[in-house]
Amino acid sequence: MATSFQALKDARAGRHQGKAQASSSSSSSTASSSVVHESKPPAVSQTTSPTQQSGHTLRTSDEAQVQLSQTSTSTKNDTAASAVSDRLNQIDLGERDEIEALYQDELDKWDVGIRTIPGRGRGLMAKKGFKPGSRILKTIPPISLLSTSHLLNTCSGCFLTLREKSIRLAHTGEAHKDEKIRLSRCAGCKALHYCSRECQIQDWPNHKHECKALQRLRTMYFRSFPTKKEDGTDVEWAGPEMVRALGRMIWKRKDERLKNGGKDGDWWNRIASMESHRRIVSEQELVRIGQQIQHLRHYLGAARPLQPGEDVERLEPVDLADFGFGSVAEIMDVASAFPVNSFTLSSPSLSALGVSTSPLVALANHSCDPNAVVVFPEGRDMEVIALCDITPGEEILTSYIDVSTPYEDRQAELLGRYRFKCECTLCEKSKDERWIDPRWCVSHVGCDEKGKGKMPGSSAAGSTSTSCDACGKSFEVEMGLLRPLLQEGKQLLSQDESNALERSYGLSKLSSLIPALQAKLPASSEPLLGLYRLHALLLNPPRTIATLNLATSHLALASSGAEIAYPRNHPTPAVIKAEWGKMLSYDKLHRDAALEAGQKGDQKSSTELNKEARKRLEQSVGVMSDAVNDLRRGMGGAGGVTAMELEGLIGGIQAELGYGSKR
Ligand SMILES: C[S@@+](CC[C@H](N)C(=O)[O-])C[C@H]1O[C@@H](n2cnc3c(N)ncnc32)[C@H](O)[C@@H]1O
Repeated sequence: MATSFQALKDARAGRHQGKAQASSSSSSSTASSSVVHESKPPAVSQTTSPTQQSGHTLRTSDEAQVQLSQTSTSTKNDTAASAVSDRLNQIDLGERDEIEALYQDELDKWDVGIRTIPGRGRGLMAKKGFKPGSRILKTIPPISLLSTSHLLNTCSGCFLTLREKSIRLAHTGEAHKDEKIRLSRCAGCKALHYCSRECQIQDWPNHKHECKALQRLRTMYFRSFPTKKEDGTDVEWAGPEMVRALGRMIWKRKDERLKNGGKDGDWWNRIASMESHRRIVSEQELVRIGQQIQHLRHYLGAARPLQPGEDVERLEPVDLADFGFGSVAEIMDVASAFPVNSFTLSSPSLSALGVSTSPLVALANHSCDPNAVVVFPEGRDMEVIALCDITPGEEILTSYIDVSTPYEDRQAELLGRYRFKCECTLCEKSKDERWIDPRWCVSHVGCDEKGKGKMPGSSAAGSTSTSCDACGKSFEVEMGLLRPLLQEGKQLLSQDESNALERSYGLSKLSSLIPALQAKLPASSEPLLGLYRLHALLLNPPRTIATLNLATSHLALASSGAEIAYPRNHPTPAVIKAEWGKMLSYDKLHRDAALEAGQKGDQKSSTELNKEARKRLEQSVGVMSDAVNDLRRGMGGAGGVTAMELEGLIGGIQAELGYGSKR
């Protein structure tokens, strides 16, 4: 079955992992003619700077359906969790030992073990004690790639922007004085970019087949849409990251089998060992996975050389048997394991860049009150960092979701995507009727002790009574007024998360929404915490002293709210503190205004403005120094590229302020 270009589907990445598309088929078709060869990567050519990308997305085909009834199990969400838990309880010690053997070297190196935990399957266990900020594990994920929106401005080898790379090189002393690093694009696919030849060479074994597939997709795209400009600024045609990630995995499996006399090797066995919930997902979900696999088959087909007379605009899907798949169930397992076991590839400042898979790190189970965190402090390498004291024998628990969100939202996300009901300490506490969650609560306006009350339930209407946790008095919450504000705030945050928030629209909405919510919620509560930060980022760079002050105060509030809403030592509050410190260090507006006042002969205002600028700079040094310390705990080591950047800024400001040495 062939499909035209428009028949390929787009998808978005999730928070913890990609929830993108591939597709499947039980039907076989033409044999793959793709050949594995150890060719060299194509030259890279310097790129133009990225500009706004096309909003065009690739569409799916109705024909991309598969017969799945033989494998489907009708499952409702409420029974899904216990079904998973039953399955996980069946994982026996033999299976665990096999997995342990696959990772023996890494496990020994890092003093980490694998154990089976009732109701959770396998999990990672500390073999020695870890202190907050210490590295539990560091690994190069077998698969990491950027989402299309980052392909133009981030290196596909080290996953740093040019700015981040320069900061890192300057910090490590590797920067060459006269050598300016630049982002150059792969001359083959014209989609991926690299900041150095080393980054490109290192990525080439993973990119070589993909490069051919992307070249074909690119040709198809510009033929299908002749009005689109081929100026290198539109790479939407590269498609969803889950398809690209599965493509990389499957090509690598084929390469490994070719080298291994037709048998799978350890690389693939690790991928195949990831927990899949294929047997217990709903029929609807199975159909979705089936569509993804169908998409994937066409994508893999795009890497094959064109045969004489073959139409470049029609893709023939591959037969997955040529890649070692013996059954539909096997590819369905891999495709359904992917979203459960992959991570958001994040920048050193924790913004989502793409998707990353490490079957070893994926063995860690979840807690909303985790004792460890997964980060990419310097780009490519995935690190697991201890957030608190971990004792030998203790399970290493990371969080799969944003733990600053309310209980109901966390449970829904965990059940929907990961198929379990979380019973961690925070979730158990959240079930206690008397406990007031700072992530989802209302302020007791007028309370001298600044107390808070429980957020009324979703069915509450009109004026609802709640009691203050500080003074104990009851107070009324007008849900008719509050609910629409909460909904609007959540909607803006989700639009921002999916890159669908237009700046001027966001700014105009937030200018009235934030004051309205501020009067009713503390900074730690959803959605205000996220909105403070969003507003400050949209206001950046501030054009007036008033907007600078607003952005600074919002970041200060977001920073204090995040300290409450996130677990101790978590890197997110540290990153927000870094943003606050950097906003404080922005002294241009005050300096310009001081100069202008001086030129007009208003010496008093000029002196005041200069004094204010200095005060802000002094405060910024304090805030940024704190952020560096927090980053060292949340990101481990030196705190990653974000801490390196802050250290550079602190040094510069201290010199400007005339301080002798760094604090
Ligand atoms: C990334 S895997 C973690 C490793 C997995 N336990 C295994 O054996 O491969 C995620 C899956 O583990 C299980 N899991 C993780 N954390 C859990 C928890 N706190 N409670 C119950 N199940 C959990 C769920 O089935 C989830 O979909």
